[in-house]
Amino acid sequence: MSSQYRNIPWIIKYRPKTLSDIVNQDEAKNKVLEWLKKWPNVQRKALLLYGPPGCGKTSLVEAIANEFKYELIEMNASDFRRRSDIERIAIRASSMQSIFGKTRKIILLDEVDGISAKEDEGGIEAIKQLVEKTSVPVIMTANNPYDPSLRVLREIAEMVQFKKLSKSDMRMVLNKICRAENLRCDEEAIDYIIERAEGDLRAAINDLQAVGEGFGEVTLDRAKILLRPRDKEKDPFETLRAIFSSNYAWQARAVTNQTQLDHEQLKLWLEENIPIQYTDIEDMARAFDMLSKADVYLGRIVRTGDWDLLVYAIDLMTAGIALSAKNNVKDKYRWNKYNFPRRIQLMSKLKDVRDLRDDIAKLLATTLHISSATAINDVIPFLRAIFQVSPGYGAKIALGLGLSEKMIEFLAGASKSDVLQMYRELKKLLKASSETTISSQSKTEFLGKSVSQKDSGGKEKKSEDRKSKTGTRDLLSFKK
Ligand SMILES: Nc1ncnc2c1ncn2[C@@H]1O[C@H](COP(=O)(O)OP(=O)(O)OP(=O)(O)O)[C@@H](O)[C@H]1O
Repeated sequence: MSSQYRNIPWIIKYRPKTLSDIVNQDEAKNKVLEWLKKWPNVQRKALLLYGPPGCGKTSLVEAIANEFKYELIEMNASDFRRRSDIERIAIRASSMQSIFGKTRKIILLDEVDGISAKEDEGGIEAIKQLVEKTSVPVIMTANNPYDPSLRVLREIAEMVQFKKLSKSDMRMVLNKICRAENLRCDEEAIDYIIERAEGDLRAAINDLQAVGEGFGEVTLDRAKILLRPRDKEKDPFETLRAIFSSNYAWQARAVTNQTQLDHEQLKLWLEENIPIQYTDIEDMARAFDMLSKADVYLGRIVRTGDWDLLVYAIDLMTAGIALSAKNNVKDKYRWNKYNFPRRIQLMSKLKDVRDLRDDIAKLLATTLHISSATAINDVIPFLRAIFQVSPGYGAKIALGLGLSEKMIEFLAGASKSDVLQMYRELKKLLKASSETTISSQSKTEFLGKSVSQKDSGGKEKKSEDRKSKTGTRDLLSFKK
C-alpha cells in the first residue's frame, strides 16, 4: 500500500469515480441521467434520491459530476439548516464563473431528512424557494423521504428510489478492495461483515478496514472480536414487513427496538396497511381489534400520563397483529406495496390550512384594529363569500390588504384562478403606473378604472367602470 494512502478512510479512497464503479442501481442511474439531459425542460427542477443508507445515492451524483464535468456544489444537512445557508448556495450556483472552470453545475443537498422543519429556521422553505428559482439542477438525498416534515420537498421534487444493495453487490465491492489492498480475505469473514451491514455498503467498507488494515488478512475470528452486532433502524416499510411476517410474539415485539417510527406513527401505518396485508376478512377484523385495543391504551396514557401502559399498546400492535393471520397464514409473507398513511397526510395539510387562516387573521387584526378571533369568526367568512362570488372585488381587496397568493387561494376556493388572474393583472398595472407612490385614494381610482372583472356567472365585464370617476370609493368597500 502506498504510504500516502495510509489512514485514509477506505470509503473515501474507494469512492466510485465513474458511473461504472457504481454497483447495481441501474434504474436510478438512468432516471438521473435522463433528467439531467433534459434539464431545464423537466417537470420538476429538483430530484429527491431516497433509499437506505450507504447504497450509493451521494456516490452516484459525485460520479456523474466527475464523469460529465459538472461542478458539484455539495452541502450536508448540517451546512444548510438556516435560510441564509441556502441563499449562499443559490448565489454561488448562479454566479457564471465556476471556480473550477466548469460551466455546468449541480447543487447536491445531502441528507435533507437531517433538517427539522420546526427547529431549523426556514431551511425547508428556503430549499423550496431555491428550487423554484434555480438556474442549476438541484439534487437532494434522504433515507426517509416520508418524514412528515419533508412533505414540501416531496411535492417539489421528482422522487428516485435507490434499492438496498444485495449481498452479492456488496461482496463484489469488498473483494475488489481486498485485491487492491493486497489482503487475504476469508470468504466467511466477508460474509460476516456483509450480514452485519444489512445492505449498508459504507458500514461494510468501514468494517473491512477495521478488521483488515495493517494485518494483511481478514479472518472470521478477528471480525467477530472487533465487530459487535449492530442495531439498525428499519424504515416504515421494513417495519411493517417485519411485524406482519413475524411468526413469534417476541420477534414482532423486537421490531420496535429497531424502527424509525414512534408508537403513534406505527399505529397510523398499521391502520393504513392492515387491509393491504390481510385479505381474509376475519384475519383483518382480528388485526383491527388488536389495533383498537392498543389505541385504548394509548388514549389512557395521554389522559393519565401513565407510561407503564405503553408495553401493552406495543404488544397489541406488534405481536397481536402479527398473530392475527389465522385463516390465511400465507398473507403474512406476501410482498405488498404499502401506502403512506392518509391520516398523516391529511393532518399535515390541515395544519397548513390552519396556519394560513391564522396568518390572514393576524393581518386583518392589525389592518382593521380588531382581534384575531373577530377576524376569524366575523371577517374571514365574509371575505370568502366575496372572493367566491365576485372575483373582481376579491382581487382588489387582496391587493389593498397585501394578501399573498396562498392567502388568496385560501379565501377564493373554487374561484381562485379567476381572482388570482385579476390580482396579477392589477398588480402589473399598478407597477406600470408612472406614479412612484400612489396614495390610497388614487390607488382606488386607478383600480376602479382598469380592472376587467368577471361577474359571478363568469362573464367578462368592464369593472367598476364609470363609478371610478368619482374617485372616492374605498378599496375595502364591498358594495357593487
Ligand atoms: N452502489 C454503490 N456502488 C459502489 N459503491 C458504493 C455504492 N453504494 C455505496 N457505496 C460505497 O459506500 C460509500 C457510501 O456511499 P454513499 O455516500 O453514496 O451512500 P448514500 O446512499 O448516499 O448513503 P447515506 O444515505 O447514508 O448518505 C461510498 O463511498 C462507496 O464507497
